[in-house]
Amino acid sequence: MNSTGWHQARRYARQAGSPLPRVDVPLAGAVGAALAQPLVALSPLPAYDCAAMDGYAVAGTGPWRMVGRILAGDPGTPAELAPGDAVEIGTGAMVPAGADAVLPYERATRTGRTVSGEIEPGRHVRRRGEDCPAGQQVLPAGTVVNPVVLGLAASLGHDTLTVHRRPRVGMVVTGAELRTVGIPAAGQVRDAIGPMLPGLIRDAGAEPAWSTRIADDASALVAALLRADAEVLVVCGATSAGAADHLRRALDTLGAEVPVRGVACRPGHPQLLASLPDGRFVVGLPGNPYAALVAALTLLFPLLGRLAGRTEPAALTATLAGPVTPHDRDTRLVPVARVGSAALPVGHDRPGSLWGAAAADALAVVPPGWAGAEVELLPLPAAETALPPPAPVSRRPAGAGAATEPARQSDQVTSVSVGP
Ligand SMILES: Nc1nc2c(c(=O)[nH]1)N[C@H]1C(S)=C(S)[C@@H](COP(=O)(O)OP(=O)(O)OC[C@H]3O[C@@H](n4cnc5c(N)ncnc54)[C@H](O)[C@@H]3O)O[C@H]1N2
Ligand code: MOO
Repeated sequence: MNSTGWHQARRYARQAGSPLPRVDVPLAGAVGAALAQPLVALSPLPAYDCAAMDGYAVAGTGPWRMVGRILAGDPGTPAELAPGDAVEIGTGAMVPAGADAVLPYERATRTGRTVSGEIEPGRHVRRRGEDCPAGQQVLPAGTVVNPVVLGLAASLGHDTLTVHRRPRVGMVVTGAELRTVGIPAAGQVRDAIGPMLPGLIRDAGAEPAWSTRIADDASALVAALLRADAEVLVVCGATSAGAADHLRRALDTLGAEVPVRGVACRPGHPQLLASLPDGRFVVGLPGNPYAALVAALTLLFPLLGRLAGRTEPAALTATLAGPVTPHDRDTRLVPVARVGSAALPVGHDRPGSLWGAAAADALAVVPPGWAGAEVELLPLPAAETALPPPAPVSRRPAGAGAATEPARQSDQVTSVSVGP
């Protein structure tokens, strides 16, 4: 088999495609997608001068005369304070013009309508735009939208985000011996890749679109590869040289280009990356489940990350703390648990077993002839990033007109009374 080096194979996969078109989606539907343009502040943060503490907004030198009370959410702009005036104020409420500082309750003495205490000018007042002025770019394009990015976008006034459309992935699971339920009989094997793939695909920033199972049949495989409703097709099994392994022949039949026809790594060397004449990509994952996981992290993740418009993640490194024997020609992928800056091999890493990887939180990349230096780590997906998105994602192209604007939510607060 004509193998490509592990790092080079990843570079091919990252450079094979371009980010998909941009779409505007409601905030909740954007989790996991990548920003297609920088996130810009639509309003300053804070949006107005406001109190940072509960207490009194005071003007001039004390003692001060109480002239009123302002709470967060009060309508209108409060009246300007004259020197010697104080208003009782709640955290987040608008500080009136003329106020020099907010004096917290615990530092104030109040006698009837008179307030006294020591102030520092400007203290406990958050000025309009002091965290971030309007128009400021706060995050670059390519940032993956996580729950914190959503919260930030909301606080900056966004109702929708412009993100790259997620790539759709079709999954073809091959093998006459595979069973999807129960304990397999002699000669049968429980499908372990089918259940693992959707979460991996979501974690990589893409959308599992459909899946199909076929026996080891060349024409069924060609037919599955002709399904057009996905940008990327993942084929599990059938990558090797056996009589039932039809993927390479099917790709030749379809006139595919195959820039990666095997990768110099263990496990996972029969994996491949191809592009069909209509521009769709095919990633072949070896049938052994741990080899399939390695191949997904090697070829599928960089390909999907690029199509999804994600910035390439910075390389993580660690010191391997444990015995690892390098391969003389190939890169080894070893499941590890991270403990501080060290990575501990967890074992159980035979090509057919997911036990080690399931107990690990990363795969260590051990180059051929490795002599104890730091190694690169590929993080394994966390459960939360592999979950389906919380709301359906709208596919409206950016700038498609007001008729399809998402419904504006009411900005009124409903009051709720609690207690007796
Ligand atoms: N002559 C050679 N034989 C093999 C080579 C080689 O280079 N020359 N490579 C070996 C390696 S390494 C691997 S990995 C496998 C890859 O084989 P395929 O991708 O063609 O997959 P299959 O032959 O269909 O299956 C291999 C193995 O995995 C089991 N399997 C398949 N699909 C699943 C699934 N969805 N869930 C769980 N287990 C699955 C299958 O039953 C086989 O046991 O080829 C070697 N041979
Ligand atoms: O990819 Mo195979 O060992 O390398 O299972």
